Amino acid sequence: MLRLPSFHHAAMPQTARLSWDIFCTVIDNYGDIGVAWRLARRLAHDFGHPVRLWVDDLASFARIAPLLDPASPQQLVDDIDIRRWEPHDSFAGYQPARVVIEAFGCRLPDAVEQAMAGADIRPVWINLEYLSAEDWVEGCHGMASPHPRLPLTKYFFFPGFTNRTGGLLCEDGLIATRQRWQQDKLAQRAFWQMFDIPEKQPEEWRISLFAYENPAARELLEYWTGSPLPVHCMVPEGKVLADVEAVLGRPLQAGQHATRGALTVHVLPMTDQDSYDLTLWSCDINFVRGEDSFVRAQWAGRPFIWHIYPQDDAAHMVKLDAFLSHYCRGIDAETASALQAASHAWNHGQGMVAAWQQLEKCLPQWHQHSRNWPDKLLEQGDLGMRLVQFIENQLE
Ligand SMILES: Cc1cn([C@H]2C[C@H](O)[C@@H](COP(=O)(O)OP(=O)(O)O[C@H]3O[C@@H](C)[C@H](O)[C@@H](O)[C@H]3O)O2)c(=O)[nH]c1=O
Repeated sequence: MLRLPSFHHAAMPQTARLSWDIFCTVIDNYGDIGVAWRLARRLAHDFGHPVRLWVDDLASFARIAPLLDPASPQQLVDDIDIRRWEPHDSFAGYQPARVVIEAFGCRLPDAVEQAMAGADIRPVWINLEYLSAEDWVEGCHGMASPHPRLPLTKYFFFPGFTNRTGGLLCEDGLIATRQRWQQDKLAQRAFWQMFDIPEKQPEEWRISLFAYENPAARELLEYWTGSPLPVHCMVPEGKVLADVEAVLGRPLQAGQHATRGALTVHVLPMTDQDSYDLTLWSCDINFVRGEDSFVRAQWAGRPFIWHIYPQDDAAHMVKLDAFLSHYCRGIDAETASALQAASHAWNHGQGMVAAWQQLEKCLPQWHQHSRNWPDKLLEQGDLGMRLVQFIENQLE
């Protein structure tokens, strides 16, 4: 595991007025804990608020937070009080924080709900929902749901892409730090050296690939073996690796690389979130997945393709199109249609080569749009800011 010093905590902590309990269950993958951990750090570092994070699977959590000891039931990491949440915890003596967040509808233990209802000052109770760009989100964001039995109200807080949603998480000063990093060739070289990877050459494509299993990845990697420019593909160890190995013709593990034709694949170890950001910032194009890496690719200001978390009945394709219709506003028609075709091919698992060839022709426009996009999203503040404002409105 690698860890670089965290260097984008730009704001001074403010007087701690709110305290937070965040409850998170790890369903599969790293997205739920990835978002919960990021929210905890945003509230603690940029707002100076005390945060307790209750997590049921510390082993998965430790993959993205290497300083964490999975065997310890209570520990302070990065100024966050992390508690192991056992299914049968009695929560005897539990005193709720001023705000209690259940991440992604994870059900709170009955004892916690009882303690919230019985507290002298009842906490504000938030269900932080999954990210979607669909229109209905605006109507549901902020909705209140009274508890069927206890004197408690739960509020639904929806991340999103418009001013009438909860926005997207972004630390204070992140965009400026990223811009400085992208100008700093020495820092980038040192970063790649940590993985024994040569610095990026001007006449090279450097592409990160974080995805679920995907036959379209095989098509694209195969195509890149015949690319006129060398392609260096950075693959964090994980689900897509089997597709990568099939193209390279050999098993690969973290720290190894393999070349076929113009394509060189480097398999990266899982790093902490800050180092993964640096990977995104240092590549020309990023393939990302799920929820959190998808958001971070947007802050990277570089072109990206999203592998959305697959759902039954292709519900995810509706979400993909909802996002694309937001994202493609302000792009010329040719780039928009190439981006839509490539996103569909990637998520359907086929037709990627033809789609990619179209998209390659639009690279300058795609780049330009990626640079401008974060400003639009952050005009009304990020999710952390909107959440704190929302809570303060409930307290008035
Ligand atoms: C590759 C890499 C990722 N990460 C982090 C970034 C993110 O916080 C996290 C990955 O989360 P995501 O990008 O969201 O992809 P994911 O596929 O892991 O998570 C998904 O999990 C499902 C259960 C959810 O329903 C999905 O919505 C989605 O969140 O891992 C690192 O910290 N280091 C790394 O090296």
